[in-house]
Amino acid sequence: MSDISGDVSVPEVGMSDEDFAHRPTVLREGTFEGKVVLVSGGGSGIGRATAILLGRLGARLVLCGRDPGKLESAAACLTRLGADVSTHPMSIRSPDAVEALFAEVVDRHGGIDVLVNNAGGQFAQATIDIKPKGWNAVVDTNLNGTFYMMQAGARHWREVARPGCIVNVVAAIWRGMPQVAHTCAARAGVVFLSKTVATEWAPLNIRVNCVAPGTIRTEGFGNYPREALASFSQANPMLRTGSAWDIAEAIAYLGSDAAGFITGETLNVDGGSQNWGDPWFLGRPEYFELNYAEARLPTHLKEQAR
Ligand SMILES: CCC/C=C/C(=O)SCCNC(=O)CCNC(=O)[C@H](O)C(C)(C)COP(=O)([O-])OP(=O)([O-])OC[C@H]1O[C@@H](n2cnc3c(N)ncnc32)[C@H](O)[C@@H]1OP(=O)([O-])[O-]
Ligand SMILES: NC(=O)C1=CN([C@@H]2O[C@H](COP(=O)(O)OP(=O)(O)OC[C@H]3O[C@@H](n4cnc5c(N)ncnc54)[C@H](OP(=O)(O)O)[C@@H]3O)[C@@H](O)[C@H]2O)C=CC1
Repeated sequence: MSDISGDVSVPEVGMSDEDFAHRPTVLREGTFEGKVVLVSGGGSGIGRATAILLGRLGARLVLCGRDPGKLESAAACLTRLGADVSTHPMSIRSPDAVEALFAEVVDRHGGIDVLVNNAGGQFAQATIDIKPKGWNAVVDTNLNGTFYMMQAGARHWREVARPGCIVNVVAAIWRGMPQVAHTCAARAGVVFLSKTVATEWAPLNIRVNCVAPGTIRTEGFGNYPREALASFSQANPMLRTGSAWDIAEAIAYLGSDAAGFITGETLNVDGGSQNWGDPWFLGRPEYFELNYAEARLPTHLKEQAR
C-alpha cells in the first residue's frame, strides 16, 4: 500500500490514522486480498482502525454508520492508502436500511465475505434512573441492530452459497457493567445470539465470533465525565487503557482464515479486566471508595480490617 499523506487530523484519542497506517502487524500482507469486508461504525474509533488494518491487508472495504462526514473522512484516508472503499450512511436500527445496505453492497461489490458488527454505543446513567426510551435506544442499537445485520449477512451467504464470517464487537461484560446496564444486557444478548447461530449457521459455512474490548481509548471516551476516564485506566491489572489497534488486530485474526476452526467464541481484549478492575462510567460512587467502605464497618470488623 502507498504511504498516507494529506489530512490526518483524525479524531482518534491516542492513535492517529498515520499510526494505523504504519503500525506493524503480525498478519501477512494479502491476508484479505479479494475479500469484501463490511465494517459498521467504520467512520471512527475501533471501526476506523479495523478498516485501515484490513485495507492494508488487501480487503475491499464497505463502511456504514449514521454520520456521512465521518464515513467520508475514513474513506478519504483509505483511498490515500490505496484501498477500494465505499461508504453507506444508514442506521443499523432500521431493518429496511439494513436490507437496502446489503442490496447496494452486493450490487457494487458482487458480495460480502466478512461482516464486522462494530457499530454501537450507550450513555452512562444509574440503572434506577434509565427511562424506557433510553433503554430501548441502547438495546435497539446494540442488540437489535446487530441482529438485523447478522441475519442479513446470513441470508446473503445462504442465497449465494458462499462461506461467511461475522465478528461482533461486544464489551467486557463478565462482572456486570454498573452505570451502563442497558449496554451490558444488550451485549450479553449478542454474545449468546452469536453462540446460538454459530451452531445454526455452521451448515451454511458461516463462522460467528465476538471480540470483547475492555476500556479502549477512542473518541467514544468523549461521552463520559472526567471521573469515569480516571477509572477506565484502573479497569484492569495492567492499569492502562487499550488502543483501537489492539481490537482491530483481534477482529482481523477472527475474520481471517487463521481462525478457520473458531466459531461461537468471544475473545476478550481487555488487559485482564474480567479478573480484576473497576470501571465506573460516571465515576466511582462514594460507597465504593475503600476508605468509605471501611468507615461503614461495625467497630469490631474495622479493627480486624486494620
Ligand atoms: C467498557 C469500556 C467503556 C466503553 C466505552 C464505549 O463504548 S465508547 C463508544 C461510545 N460511543 C457511543 O456511545 C456513541 C453512540 N451512542 C449513541 O449514539 C447514543 O448514546 C444512543 C446509543 C442512545 C443512541 O442515540 P439515539 O440517537 O438513538 O438516542 P437519542 O440521543 O435520541 O436518545 C434516546 C433516548 O436515550 C436517552 N438518553 C440519550 N442520551 C442520554 C444521556 N446522556 N443521559 C440520559 N439519557 C440519555 C433519553 O431517554 C433519550 O430520549 P430523550 O429523553 O432525549 O427524548
Ligand atoms: N472504546 C471502548 O472502550 C469500548 C467500545 N466498545 C464498543 O466498540 C464499538 C466501537 O466503539 P468506539 O470506536 O470506541 O466508539 P465510537 O463512538 O467511535 O464508535 C461507535 C460507532 O458506531 C456507529 N454507530 C452508532 N450507532 C449507530 C447506528 N445506529 N447505526 C450505524 N452506526 C452507528 C458510530 O457512527 P455514527 O455516529 O456515524 O453513527 C460510530 O462510528 C462500539 O460498539 C462500542 O460500544 C465496547 C467496549 C469498550
